[in-house]
Amino acid sequence: MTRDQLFEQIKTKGSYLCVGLDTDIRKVPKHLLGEEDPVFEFNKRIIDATKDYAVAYKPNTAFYEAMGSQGWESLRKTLEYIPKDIFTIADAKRGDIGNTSGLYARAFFDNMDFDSVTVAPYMGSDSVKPFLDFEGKWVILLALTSNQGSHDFQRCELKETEEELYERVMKTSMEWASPEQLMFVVGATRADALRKVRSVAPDNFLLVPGVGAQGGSLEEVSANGMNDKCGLLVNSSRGIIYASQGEDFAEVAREKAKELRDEMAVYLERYLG
Ligand SMILES: O=c1ccn([C@@H]2O[C@H](COP(=O)(O)O)[C@@H](O)[C@H]2O)c(=O)[nH]1
Repeated sequence: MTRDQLFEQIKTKGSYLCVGLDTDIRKVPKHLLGEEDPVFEFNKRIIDATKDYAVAYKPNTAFYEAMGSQGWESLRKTLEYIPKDIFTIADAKRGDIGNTSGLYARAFFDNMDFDSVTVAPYMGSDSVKPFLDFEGKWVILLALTSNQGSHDFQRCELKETEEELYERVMKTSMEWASPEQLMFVVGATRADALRKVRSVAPDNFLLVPGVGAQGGSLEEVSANGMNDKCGLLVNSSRGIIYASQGEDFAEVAREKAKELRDEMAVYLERYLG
């Protein structure tokens, strides 16, 4: 999917919501546990319930990898079930020496057909570039993450330029790929830094996790992070998929997704007109 196609989806749905499919078998409602593949059954119902309001789905692969080969199978079936006009993100946070990264890329782009994968920048250019060799596929590079530990390295100031490390990551990686192929992860809990992020990367889409369970503010993220093509995919996982753990989980997930979409529609109108 191209940047323009993504923006078209956002305008059509009045939404920049990414639903996180962080499906933990221990949290799947009891009435689904007798199904052959409870994780897929859960995801299927969540997708059916939220697809009118979501422009992206983001399974975090940890939740599937923890279940071994059955988990990978659930992930594959989930990916195939997501409607083709909805952007898909493998939140896998990969990155290794070049030949190994190439195989990670094949795993998510060839073996499975994800639109994008999250990549950790720590190992530098040769660890990221193999993911960029796949035409029509996106790299979503970790820039300023939502967790407390982001202060340990990402916010360290570099002596010679006085920029923070995450800014250097963004600026350097922008030499490797255009905004047609490169997005950045910026946590919703870092809304104070979003204006700086936008000044560094005015055109790149940002994947913003941390709204909902982590307490980030959608209003602040939207005010500080939107560009003229929206430029935001705001993720909520637990706040939607586990809003109820009863038999009504899908209905309640739909309500939560709709609430976020309705708020997003207001910001789209306010900032893009
Ligand atoms: O900085 C980051 C990068 C990734 N994540 C991931 O996003 C979701 C957030 O889930 P919630 O339940 O909405 O908190 C999860 O998969 C994280 O691993 C992040 O939170 N922050």
